[in-house]
Amino acid sequence: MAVAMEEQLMSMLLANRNLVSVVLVLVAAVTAVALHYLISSRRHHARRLPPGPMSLPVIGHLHLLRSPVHRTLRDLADRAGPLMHIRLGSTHCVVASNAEVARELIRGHEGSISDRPLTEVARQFAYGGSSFVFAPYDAYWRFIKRLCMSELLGPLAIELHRPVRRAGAASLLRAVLEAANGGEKAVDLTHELIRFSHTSVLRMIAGTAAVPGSVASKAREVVKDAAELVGAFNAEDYIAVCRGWDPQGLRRRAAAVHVRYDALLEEMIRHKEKAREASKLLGDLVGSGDKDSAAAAARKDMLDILMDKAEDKTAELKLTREKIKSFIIDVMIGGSDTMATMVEWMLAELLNHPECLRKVVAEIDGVVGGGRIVGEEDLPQLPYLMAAYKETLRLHPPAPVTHRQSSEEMEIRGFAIPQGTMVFINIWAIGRDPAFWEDPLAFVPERFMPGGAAEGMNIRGQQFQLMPFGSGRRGCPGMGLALQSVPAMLAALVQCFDWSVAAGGGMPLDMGESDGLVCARKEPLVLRPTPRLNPFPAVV
Ligand code: HEM
Repeated sequence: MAVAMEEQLMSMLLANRNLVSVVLVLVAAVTAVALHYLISSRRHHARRLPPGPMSLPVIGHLHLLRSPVHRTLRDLADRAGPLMHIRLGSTHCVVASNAEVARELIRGHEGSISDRPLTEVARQFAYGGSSFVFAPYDAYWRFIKRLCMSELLGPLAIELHRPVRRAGAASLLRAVLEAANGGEKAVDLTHELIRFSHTSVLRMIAGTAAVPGSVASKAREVVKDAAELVGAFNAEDYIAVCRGWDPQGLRRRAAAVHVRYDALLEEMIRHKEKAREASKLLGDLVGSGDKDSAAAAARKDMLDILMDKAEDKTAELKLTREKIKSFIIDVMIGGSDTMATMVEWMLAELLNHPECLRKVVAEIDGVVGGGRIVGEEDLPQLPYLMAAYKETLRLHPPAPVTHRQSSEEMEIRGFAIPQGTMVFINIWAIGRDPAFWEDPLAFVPERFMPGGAAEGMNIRGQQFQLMPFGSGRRGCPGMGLALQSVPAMLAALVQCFDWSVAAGGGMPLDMGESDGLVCARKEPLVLRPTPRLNPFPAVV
C-alpha cells in the first residue's frame, strides 16, 4: 500500500516537474527574504542610535543648541534620556547626562573613548599636529601624560612650586590692601585673580628668570584670544559642506593669534636657553657636586624638564620644539582661567551665603589665627573650607562638558555608537542631578561634612556623581595643583578682608554664566575690601 502511494506520488511529481521547480524557487525566495529581514532587523536593532530630539536635514540638531550649551544639553536630555543622540551637522554625538551612563562609558568603554575631537582651530595651536589635550590616545600622549604625572604636574612639582604660588598670592593681597588703604571704592577681583593664576602657571612653566613682566602681560592677552577661539563653535568642524571653507573666518583668526603666541613662546624659550647655558657654564667652572645637582633638580621648572627630555638621546620619544610649545599652550589655556574662575565662583557663593562664609572664616581663625596668612599647608586642617570648595565645583564646574571621541564602534545599553562619534559628558548636569543630590541647586557645603549625605565623596573622578576634573585616563592632569591653589587663595582673601558689594551692586550676587571655553561668571566680581586683621600680617 505504502509502496503504491509512493509510486503514485513519484509519477505525479515527474509529471509536474515544472510546477515543482517553481514552488522550490518560491520557497527559496521567501526563505531568503525572511532570513534577510531577520538578520537586517537584528542588525538594525543593534545599530539603533540612542534616542534624541527630532532633527533637521543637513544641520541635524544645530538649531537647538543655545548658549550656555551645558544647560541646553541638560534640557534636551530631560526629555530624551540620560544617554542621548544628537547630530551636529553631519557629526554624530552622544551625550551622557547622569552618573550611571558616565560610569558605563568610562568604566566599560574607556579604551574606545580616550581620543578627543581635534577641531580646526585647535589644530592651528598644535602646530598642525595634535597637542596633548587634543592628541589621540597614542604613544605621544602616553609619554607626555607619564611626564605630567611624574614630573611636570606631579605632587613633587606642586610642592616645589608652592613658594612661587605663595609669592603670587602675596602680590594679589598687597594690591588689594593698597586699594583698601588708599580709599579705593572697589577692586576688580576678576581681573586680579586672572593675573594671579596666569602668573602662577607661567612661573611654573618658565620660572621667574625666564618670565620678564612684558611676557606675563602678553601671555594673558594671547591666552584670552586663543581660549576664545578654541571655545567658539566652528561650523567647519561639524557640517561636511563647510569643511575647508572657514565660513566664520575662525581658522584665519586663529592663525594670526598663533603667530603672536609662537613669538611669545620663542621669547620664553630663548630666555630659558640662555639661562641654561649660563648655569651650565658656571657648573663647569666651579664643578658641581651631587648636592648641587640635587638642588638644581629641585629648581627645575616645566621648560627645564621638557628641554632635558628633548636633549635626552635615550628618551623613548623625540620631543620636538613644536611639541614643547604646543604643550605649554595646553597648560596655559587649560590651567589659568579655570583656577581664577573657581576662586571667583567660590567667593561669590560664600558672599551669597553669609552663614557659610562665617563658618569658613571661623575655621581659618581657629586653625591659623591672625598672626600669619593662611597657606596651602593649612588645607588638611580646614575641612569646612574644602567642603565649600567641593560644593562650588559641584555647582560651577569650569569645564562643564568634557569632549571625547569614539575610536571604534561600541554598544552601550543596547544602542550602537558609531566610530568617530563625539562623546560629551555633561559634568555640570551630573553635579545637579536631582536623582542623586538632595536640594541640588542649593549651596550646602555641609553635605560633604561628617554626617552629610556626600560625606567622604571625593572629586577625583572615581565617584561619577561628582566629576569636575573628568575621569579615567583623560582626566585632568592639573587636578592636584587646582586642589591646592584655589582653596588656599580663597582662604587668604577671606582671612585678610571683609568683602562687600561695590556701590551700584546688589545682593545676592548675580550668578549668571558666561560663554566660552571656561564657564566663568558673566559679570566681573567687583567688590569693596576692608582689612579685617589688625595688625595686618606680613605679606611676603
Ligand atoms: C579647578 C580647576 C580645573 C578643572 C575643574 C579642570 C577640569 C578639567 C576637565 C573636566 C578636563 C577633561 C577631563 C576628561 O576628559 O575626563 C580637563 C582636562 C585637562 N586639564 Fe584641567 N581643570 C582644571 C585645572 C587645570 C590646571 C591647573 C591644568 C594645568 C596646569 C589643567 C590642564 C588640563 C589638561 C592639559 C587637560 C587635558 C588632558 C588630556 O586630554 O589628557 N587643568 N580639565
